Amino acid sequence: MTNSQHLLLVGLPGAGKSTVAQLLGEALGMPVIDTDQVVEQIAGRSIAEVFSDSGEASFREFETQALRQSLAGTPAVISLGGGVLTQQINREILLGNRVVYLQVTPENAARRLGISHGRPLLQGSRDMVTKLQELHNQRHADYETAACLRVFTDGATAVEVTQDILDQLQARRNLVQVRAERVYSVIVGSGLEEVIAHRVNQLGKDVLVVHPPILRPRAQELATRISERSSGSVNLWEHADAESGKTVASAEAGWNRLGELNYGRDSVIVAFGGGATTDLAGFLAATWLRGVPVVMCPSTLLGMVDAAVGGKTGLNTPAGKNLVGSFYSPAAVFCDLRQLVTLAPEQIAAGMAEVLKCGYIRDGRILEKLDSLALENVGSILGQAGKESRAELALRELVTRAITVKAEVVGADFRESGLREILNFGHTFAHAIEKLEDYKWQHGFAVAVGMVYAMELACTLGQVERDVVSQLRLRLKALGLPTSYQGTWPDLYEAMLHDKKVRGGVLRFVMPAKEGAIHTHSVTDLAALKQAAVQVGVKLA
Ligand SMILES: NC(=O)c1ccc[n+]([C@@H]2O[C@H](COP(=O)([O-])OP(=O)(O)OC[C@H]3O[C@@H](n4cnc5c(N)ncnc54)[C@H](O)[C@@H]3O)[C@@H](O)[C@H]2O)c1
Ligand SMILES: O=C(O)C(=O)C[C@@H](O)[C@H](O)[C@H](O)COP(=O)(O)O
Repeated sequence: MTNSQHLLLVGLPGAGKSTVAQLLGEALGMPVIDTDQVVEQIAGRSIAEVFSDSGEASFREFETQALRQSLAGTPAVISLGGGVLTQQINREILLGNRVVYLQVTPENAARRLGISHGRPLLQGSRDMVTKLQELHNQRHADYETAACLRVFTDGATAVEVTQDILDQLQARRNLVQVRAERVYSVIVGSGLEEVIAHRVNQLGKDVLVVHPPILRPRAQELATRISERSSGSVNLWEHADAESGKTVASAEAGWNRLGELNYGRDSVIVAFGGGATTDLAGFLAATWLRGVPVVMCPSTLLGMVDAAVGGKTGLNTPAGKNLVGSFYSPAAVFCDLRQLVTLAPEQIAAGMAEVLKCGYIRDGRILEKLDSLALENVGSILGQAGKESRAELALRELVTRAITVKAEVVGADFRESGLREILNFGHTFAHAIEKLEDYKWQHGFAVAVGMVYAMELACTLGQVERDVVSQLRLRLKALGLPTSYQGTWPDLYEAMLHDKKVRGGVLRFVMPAKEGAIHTHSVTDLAALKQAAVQVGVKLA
């Protein structure tokens, strides 16, 4: 249990304490306190004014008061002022607490602080590096003595430092940050209800938990945990299951429920379900009052590694898949691996299709890991009490890697003006299958066949060797995924013409180019399109 005690961060100015504290608070579901801010609340004026009016001694008295006050509250992540350990009384107060030392070289601290630092002890110093070196010489030993964990922050991002601390705490939790139109965190772990409740109540007063029928009992549990911390009302709203929930009629029912509850812009929508739920709930959040926060709590593997992460929301229409929707960033995403225990093997396989996709488009390590990780029954991997099993760690790392691929691509091209199309590998053909099968196919199964089609097309066009296609087929079969579809070409071709990547009536496919990089290609060679279709079992007439 990593959030039952305070977690205190010490280090030089510029070590990144404030930023890392915020990320740790999100990952652990803990409030965040900055003692400098508490000093200003107690003193009733800024730290600079305390120094100029009453001098450093007075500031240090206020700082000890702020430390005591912070430690007297509920367990929190507490970012301490750089000089807190210069006082013996503070060193004594901190004894027995979890103190983390964020170590930084003066050169990097100075670079991070830049010109606008606003820290009195650094004001007016001709050479900030020299001043920081002096502070380091004065304080390093005290930091070392007080700390139970130490992290070197030079050259590391705040997310990497945070992950290092989570790993050292054995929190069994991963943090991925998506830096798109908005910046938000994706937390991967097991048993995240409290962390979710904490974050939801930071975001708003009234809460609507959107879920599919099968998750009703768990949705009620989650709503109860949220309401225990909430000042407003917490309600459930159940949508029709799976793809039958991704309709305009379903969205209208959601809007009507929000209207009945008179939910305002201080409300939050929680999406608790698979990708169909996160797509629908994301769309409700994007459109209700022109936008309220949405917290994604995906309950399927596919939802975790893909649907909940990138801000695409969507509904199906009679014309095709996801033809109505918006790009709308969630406020936070929580992937609780324990939710996967009740997934059927074919649902795990469906999620693995999108994981495999990430391996092909960007992170080959995923392919290596998938080849070695037997996932015959996630249930046997997850939910074991006590120490995390090697298999559970492997699954958490695999999920995190796939999410990282999506986070990097989404961060680079949130509105899919170019790069982001690579996340659509396999989807042109997949969405056609889903439509022709009246949305009864598992999305991940359709994507599996769609990836084979795209790879066969690349092979027919001379862009990849045959063995690349064969290896993809073998990987998909090993995951229990289909590699063929017995449809008819005219229907498939017509359905693919509705794909959102079509430009000027020309089909475009994400597939490897001769040089190996995967990107979107316009394909007008009808013979090649048909040949590839035959290769995946399609009848031409
Ligand atoms: N927005 C995006 O970027 C994005 C990305 C990928 C997929 N998607 C969309 O996501 C959908 C596919 O998502 P999915 O595969 O999660 O399907 P889904 O949401 O339909 O869930 C599949 C089935 O599993 C059930 N279920 C959910 N959680 C469960 C659990 N923990 N245990 C047992 N059963 C559970 C659901 O009720 C449903 O019957 C498609 O509509 C696809 O278009 C969106
Ligand atoms: O996030 C993206 O971008 C993707 O393409 C992810 C896909 O895996 C996902 O199925 C998405 O919903 C498809 O997007 P669409 O724009 O083709 O509907």
